[in-house]
Amino acid sequence: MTISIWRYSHLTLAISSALFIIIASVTGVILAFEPISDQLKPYEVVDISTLSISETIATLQKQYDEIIDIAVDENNFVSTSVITKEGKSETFYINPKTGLKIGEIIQKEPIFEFATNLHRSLFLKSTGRFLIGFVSFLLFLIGVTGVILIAKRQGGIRKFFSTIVKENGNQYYHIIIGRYALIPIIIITLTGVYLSLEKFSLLPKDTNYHQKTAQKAVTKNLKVTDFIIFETINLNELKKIEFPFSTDKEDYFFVKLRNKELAIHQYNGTIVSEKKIGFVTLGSYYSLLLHTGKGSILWSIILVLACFAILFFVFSGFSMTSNRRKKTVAIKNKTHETAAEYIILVGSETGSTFRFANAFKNALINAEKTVFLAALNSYKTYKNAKNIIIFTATYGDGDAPANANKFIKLIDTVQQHHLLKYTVVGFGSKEYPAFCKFAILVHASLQIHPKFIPELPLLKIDNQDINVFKKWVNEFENLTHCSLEIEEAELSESSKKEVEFNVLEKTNINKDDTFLISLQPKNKLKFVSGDVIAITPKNEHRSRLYSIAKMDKNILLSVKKHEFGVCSNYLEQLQKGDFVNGTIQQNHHFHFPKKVKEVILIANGTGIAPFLGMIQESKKTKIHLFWGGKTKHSFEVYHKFIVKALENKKLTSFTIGYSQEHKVKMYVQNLVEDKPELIIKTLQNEGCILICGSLKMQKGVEEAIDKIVKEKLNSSIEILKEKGLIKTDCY
Ligand SMILES: Cc1cc2nc3c(=O)[nH]c(=O)nc-3n(C[C@H](O)[C@H](O)[C@H](O)COP(=O)(O)O)c2cc1C
Repeated sequence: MTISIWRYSHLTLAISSALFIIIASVTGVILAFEPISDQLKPYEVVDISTLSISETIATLQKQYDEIIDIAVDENNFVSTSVITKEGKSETFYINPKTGLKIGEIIQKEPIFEFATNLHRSLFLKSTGRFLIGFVSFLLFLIGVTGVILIAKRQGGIRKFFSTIVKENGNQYYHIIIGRYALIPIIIITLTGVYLSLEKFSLLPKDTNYHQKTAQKAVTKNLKVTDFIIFETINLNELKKIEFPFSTDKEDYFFVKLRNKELAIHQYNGTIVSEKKIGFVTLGSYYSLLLHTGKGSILWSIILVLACFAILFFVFSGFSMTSNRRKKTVAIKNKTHETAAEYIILVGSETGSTFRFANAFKNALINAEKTVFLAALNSYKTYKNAKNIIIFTATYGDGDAPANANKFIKLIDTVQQHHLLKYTVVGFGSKEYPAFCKFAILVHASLQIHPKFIPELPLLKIDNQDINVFKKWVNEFENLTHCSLEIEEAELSESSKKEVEFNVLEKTNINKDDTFLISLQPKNKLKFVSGDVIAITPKNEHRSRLYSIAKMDKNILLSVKKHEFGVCSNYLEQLQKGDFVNGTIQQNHHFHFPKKVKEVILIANGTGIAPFLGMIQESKKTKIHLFWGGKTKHSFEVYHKFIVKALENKKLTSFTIGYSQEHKVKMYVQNLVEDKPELIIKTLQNEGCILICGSLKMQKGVEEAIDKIVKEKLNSSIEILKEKGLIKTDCY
C-alpha cells in the first residue's frame, strides 16, 4: 500500500478525533499530577515489605479499642478504620510500625475531580464515557498508522530508529518524538479502551469464586497475632483486611491480596476459603495503574510527557497538512492531451516538483509551444506529442511518489502511436541513500522501450536546486532551439509571502558600480545567509534574485548595477528609510554546513555577500576566504567586514587577488591554484568548499580544484560534488 493511504488514514483518524484527543490530553496532563502530588505526601514512613500483618495488628490493638479494617494503597500508604479508646469511629493513615495516626485520608482536590470527570466522560455520563473509550481506540489506531508511516518513510521497520533527514522542523520532531512516545501512547490508549470496556461490562466475566479449603481439625483457639497466615503475609502484598463483624465463628477475616482473596477463621487462623483473582480483574487493576500513574512518580512523569507529545502531534500534524495543501498545485491545461506537442508528466508527493514543472510549462507556452501537464499516473496515449518531459521526486527508500506509483507498469500497457523523445529530471535529496532512485528507474524503463528516444541524459537535482534546474533549461533550449524564459519567482514556494523591508543603509556606488544595501524586515522573518531574496521592482513582473547575508536580524545585499538592469537600478535609487518588497526563498543547498570543522569560501565580486553573513554567524568553524575583484577599490565596500572578522578571529585566513590592479592578472582560480595544501588539508579534515559568484569564475575554480584533488587525493571535482563537499551558487 502506498504511503499516501497510510497518511490519509492517519490524518482522517486524527481529524475525526482531534478535539477529544486535545481534551483528553490536557486533562491527562492535569491528572498525571495527582499521583505525583499524592506520592509526595509523607505517609510512606516505613518499608512495608518488612512488616507482617501480625505485627501491624499487634501495634493497632495496643492503640485502639477495635480494628475494623486495614488497607494498603498504591502509594504504599497504610490506613486503618478503628474505634478509638474514646469510642469514636475514625479512619486515617498510620505508621504501621507504631500504629500511631500520621495523617488524614487524602481528599481529591476539586481540580482533579473536575479533570477526572471531563477526562472520563466529558460530563456526558454514559455517552461521554463511550466517546472517550472510542477516541482512545482511534488514538491507538493513529499510533499504529504512525508507526507504519515512519517505517515506510525510513524504508522498512528495521530502519525505524535510524537517522531521520531533517526536511522540515514539524515533520522531523513529529517523527523523532513519535518514536519515543509511541510505547507510552499505545499503553495509555489500550488501557483506556480496557477500562471503558470494563465500565460497559463488555469484558468476559471472571468466573472464579471462593472455594472451600480442606479444613484441618480445629484444635485450639489462637490469638489473632499468632495466626501463621498473618505472620507470613507482609503488608506490601496486602490490599485490605476486613475484621470479623461479630464473634460468631461463621464470621471471618476477609483478606484481599494482590492476586487472591482469603476468608480466615477468626479463632484459629485457618484458611476457610480462597478465591483466585481472574485475569480480567487483574487486567483492570494494572490498566488502572498504567493509565493513571498511581503508585509511580516516574510513570506519572512519562504520562505527562506522553500527553504533551500527543498535543504536539495534533498541532504539528495539522500544520504539516496545511503546508502540504498550500503546496499542492491544481493542474490547469489550455491544450488537450491529444493536441499537445510537449507532454510534461510529474511525480510529486508534496507538490514542490509541480512548481518546477509549471514554470517549465509556462516557459514553453511563452515560446508558443503546445503543452499538456499531468501526473505520471495519468500517463496515456498522446496522439500529437513529440516530446515527453518527466519531472519526478523520489520517496520512501527510493520509491515512487503517490501520484507516480503506477507509471512503470503503464509504460508497457499504454501504447504510443509514434516515436517520442523523452527527458527525465529527478528531484531528490542526497541525504537519502537512494538519491533520485525512482527517476533513475523511470529513465531506465524508457530507455529500453522501443518507442522512446532519450533527448538529454537523466538529470538529478539535489534539494530543489534552482541553479541546476536553470542550467538544464539552458541545455534544453540549445537542443530544441526554442528560447525558454523561466520565471524564477515561480520556482519558489507559493506559500512564501511578500514581505516589506525598510532600507536601513545604502553605500555609495563604487567604481565597479557595486553598492551594499541593508534591509530590515518589517515583520519577524526566518532566513539564513545563503538564502535568496526575490525583489520585484514596482510596476514590474519579473523578479531578480540576490544572495543574502544575514547580519544580526537584517539582510545585507551586495548589488552590481547594470546599465539596463531594472532591479539593480531600482535598488540603487532607494534611499535610507524607503520601503521595498521581497520574497525570501530558502536555498538549502547553499547554507553554511553544520558540524564541519573547516570551510573554504570562494567568491568573486558581489558573490562575497552571503559569505559575509556566514562568517559573522559562524561559531567554531575555521573559515578561509578567497576573494577576487577588479582593483583595490573594488574591495573597499567589504573592507570593514573583513577586518572585523579577522580581528575577532571569525575568519582564519583571507586571500585576495585583483584582475586589473597589476600587470599580471590575478583571478580567484589562481589564488586557489597557489594554495593546494589548504584545499587538501581542508578536504582531508572533512571540510567543505562553497563557491559564489560568476559562472566563469566557478568554472575556473572548479578546474583548479579538480587538478589539485586529482593529483593529491586521487579524486575529482565530480566526486567531491557527489559527496556534497562542494556547494555552489553562481549566476
Ligand atoms: C519521507 C521522504 C522520503 C524521501 N526519500 C527520498 C529518497 O529515497 N531519495 C531521494 O533522492 N529523495 C528522497 N526524498 C526527497 C524528495 O524526493 C525531495 O524533497 C523532493 O524534492 C520532494 O518533491 P515533492 O515536493 O514534489 O514531493 C524524500 C523526502 C521525504 C520527505
